[in-house]
Amino acid sequence: MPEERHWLWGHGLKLLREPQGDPSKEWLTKVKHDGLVRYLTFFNRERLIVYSPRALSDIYVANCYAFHKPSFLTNPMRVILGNGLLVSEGDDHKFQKKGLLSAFTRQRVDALYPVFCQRASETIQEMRMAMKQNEGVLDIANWASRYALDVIGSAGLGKDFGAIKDENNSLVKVYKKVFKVSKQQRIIFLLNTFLPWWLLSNLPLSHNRELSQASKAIRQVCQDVIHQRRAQYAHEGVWGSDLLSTAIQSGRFSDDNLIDQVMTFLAAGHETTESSLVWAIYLLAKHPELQQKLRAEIRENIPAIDSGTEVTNADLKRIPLLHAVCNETLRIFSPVRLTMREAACDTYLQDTAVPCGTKVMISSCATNIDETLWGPDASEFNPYRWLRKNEEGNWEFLHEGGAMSKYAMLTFSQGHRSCIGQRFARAEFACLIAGWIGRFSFQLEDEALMDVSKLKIGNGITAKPANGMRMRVGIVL
Ligand code: HEM
Repeated sequence: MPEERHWLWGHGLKLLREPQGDPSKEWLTKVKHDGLVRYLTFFNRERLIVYSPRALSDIYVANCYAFHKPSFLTNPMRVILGNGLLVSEGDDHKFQKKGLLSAFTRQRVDALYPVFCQRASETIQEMRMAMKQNEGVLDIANWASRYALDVIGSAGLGKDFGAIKDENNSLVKVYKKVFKVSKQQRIIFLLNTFLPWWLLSNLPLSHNRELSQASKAIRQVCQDVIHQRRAQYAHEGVWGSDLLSTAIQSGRFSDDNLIDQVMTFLAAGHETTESSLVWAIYLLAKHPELQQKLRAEIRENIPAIDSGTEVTNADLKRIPLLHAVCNETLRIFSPVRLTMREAACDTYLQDTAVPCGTKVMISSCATNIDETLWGPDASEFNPYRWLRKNEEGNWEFLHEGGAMSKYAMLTFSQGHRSCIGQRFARAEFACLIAGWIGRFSFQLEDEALMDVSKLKIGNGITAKPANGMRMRVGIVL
């Protein structure tokens, strides 16, 4: 157990005061452990952190359904994510996942590349116009967010939300509000571990009012989208290639269930992708030679994404460095830093008995940089760990990045509850990075932020810079 602790609050204050995930990174190296670390939260309630591949495989695979997502997390999430796959448990989860998996197969996602590229092209064109008004300085986080929302709208739901073209779009505003973590929200979240959610969510607070309005607005958008898809099918007799059309065709979901799944896709697939895009550009701005090298490889292998020529998954595969940069970004800056589980019965983790009700933390931001799994340079940004030269002297992509175990990379989680949108997210990520780096050069507006410790990272569900990411953007002809 970590030594420094308060007699009543345990390690609770440390966890509350420090940036999310930082204590778990510190304890990984400073506390002597065999893969499990005990720590104490407020009122000395005992919890566990799981670090070793063996314990992770217990929790993700062997014993997956013995660990639930704790209600203090899922209750607030339900307001914005609906009652969809992400918060379902047990047989209900198995049933829902089976119905949705067919929407995310390689074939389905490959068919969506024209949509990803079209949205990337639109983003680039709009940014070129915005650059004229802003002397070439743009907030990349703003553009990444608008791209991610329109991608999930068009490729996910067959609906163009128009966020790239109009930043005052009402859905953009709703999500901006929802994802911004206010002081009130943090206090409610903390109290939520002691008090019942029905009580906290009904307190007459501005946060509760805003959340409830946002939830209604999002639910209405999702309901409208489903009606539009059904009406289009009735009119044209063919379903679209989007995720929602595939989920409707599975026949497993009532309209109400579908609304919940659509809410989940929108929220789960939007801010996470935004965060990855922002960090990739940050890292490439910090490493200008790599940025140039990647640009050269992109330009040598594919037409400009904003030229209107279609680019496929097979085309992007010819640029292993692109995938290496994307993977290394996802490793170093995992958008979802922490996840939690709660033992639903008396169970075990690597032969250690775990009593029912024990809460367990999984820290992707710690495990992803664990030296025992990745080697001594684990904390460094090194895309080349994902590459190997083949006999012809060409770079080949290495799927596990040279790590000791597949449980070394937890960005999309692992096992039965891993991210269903992983393939989709990687594809939209690679398309916009290929488009951006092929067309623009990026340099931090404030060079002091090269030192990552000077960047304030928000304490929301995903890890992204709290104040956006302002870059000097140049056009590369
Ligand atoms: C870079 C982008 C993304 C990251 C880093 C990410 C990360 C994750 C993680 C860590 C989980 C597991 C959460 C937990 O165990 O509590 C998860 C689950 C999930 N994600 Fe993603 N995600 C991304 C993009 C997407 C996209 C684009 C979609 C949908 C189109 C999506 C939909 C989901 C769903 C539905 C689940 C629940 C899966 C289940 O419980 O079986 N995600 N994601």
